[in-house]
Amino acid sequence: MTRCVALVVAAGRGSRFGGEIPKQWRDLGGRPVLRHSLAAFAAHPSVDAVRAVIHPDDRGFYDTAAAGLHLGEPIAGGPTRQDSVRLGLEAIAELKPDLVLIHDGARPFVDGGVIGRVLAGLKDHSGAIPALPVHDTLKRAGATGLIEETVPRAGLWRAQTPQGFHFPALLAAHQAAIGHEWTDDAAVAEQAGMRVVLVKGSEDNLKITTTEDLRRAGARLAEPGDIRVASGYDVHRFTDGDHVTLCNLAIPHDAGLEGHSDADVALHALTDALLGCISAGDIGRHFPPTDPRWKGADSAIFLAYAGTLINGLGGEIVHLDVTVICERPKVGPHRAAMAARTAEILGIDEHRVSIKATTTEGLGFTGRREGIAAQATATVRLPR
Ligand SMILES: Nc1ccn([C@@H]2O[C@H](COP(=O)(O)OP(=O)(O)OP(=O)(O)O)[C@@H](O)[C@H]2O)c(=O)n1
Ligand SMILES: C[C@](O)(CO)[C@H](O)COP(=O)(O)O
Repeated sequence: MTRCVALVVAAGRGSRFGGEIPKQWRDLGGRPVLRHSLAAFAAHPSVDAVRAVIHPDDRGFYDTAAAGLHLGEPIAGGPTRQDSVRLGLEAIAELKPDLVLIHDGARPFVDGGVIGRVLAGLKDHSGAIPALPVHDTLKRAGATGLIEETVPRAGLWRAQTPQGFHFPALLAAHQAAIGHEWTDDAAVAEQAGMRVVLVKGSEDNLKITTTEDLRRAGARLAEPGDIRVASGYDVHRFTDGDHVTLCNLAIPHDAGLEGHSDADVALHALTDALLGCISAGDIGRHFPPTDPRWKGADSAIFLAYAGTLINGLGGEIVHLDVTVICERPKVGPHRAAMAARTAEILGIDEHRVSIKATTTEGLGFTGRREGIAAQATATVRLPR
């Protein structure tokens, strides 16, 4: 299987932005700029790992920006963007990626569409970058502002990130480029003779370079949102035990539920519904049942993680609804506590969580009391 790692570079000092705190740590819609960029990659179903490159002085900022995303240790960057990327590539070599996506931490509005187009471009090329055509007339002028020439714009494109490459070739190209200065990774790849294709970028995928860019980004977040609705479904079979775990509460019963984690069927369905709202695959992709770390795990971790991804994208959970399907135990007496605990895990208001239960009138596997099923619907508002 192809392994793809996203490398998000955020070690710059933001000299054109100015101020005490580098731009990637500034607030954008209630969370640091970098948080938005990291969350977009953490949520993408084709990205297997995300690593950030930061300035060693910024560790405190990073810990806030990356909280709950389960990323690895950040990598220390260098004096230029090119140095930071090379150091990042050398550090992630141990992950043995086939593909790498290099992204500016200062581009918070990268979305799954752009990431997907870059990855599609890598099927037939050793590099792919998102870009937009230049529409304005281009002038070259000296320091006095006097025009020296009009530059033909035909065939000119504005390069964005993430820039995607076959990993071994890009690592070699970056190591060969030491001593030269290029402003993007496609330029480094071009020098090494790699074939790099342009794919469609996005006007939203702006880079925050100046304070005016941050103001525009904030205004975009304030626009009416993009409402997403998705469902989740899960089943666990009964096994020996004296309780089942539903919405993180131990409910006494004459059997337990079998599973790799704590088998919390309700939270698993809710987690999948939330991941569905951001097209982030399913719970098994983020927390594989083959991974011993999740053996017996508290499923609150999975739900909180899905909430963190939505939060990182600037999104808001509007409503959650789950139906637990079983003959026994009786869920009704626990509904209010289950809603309260679910809301608490996600940090949302209790009135945004609805817990329901039904039997199947003795029919099917739930009717035969072989297990419990749960189906959930989530409604999420994302910024446009
Ligand atoms: N030594 C550097 C310089 C830049 N970057 C990162 O590369 C991206 C694009 O660079 P740019 O917008 O130029 O950021 P800065 O270098 O911080 O800004 P400036 O050039 O204004 O100082 C940013 O996410 C930035 O943090 C980096 O990781 N290491
Ligand atoms: C990588 C980049 O964002 C593509 O547009 C750009 O080249 C970074 O350049 P900057 O001069 O560091 O802003």
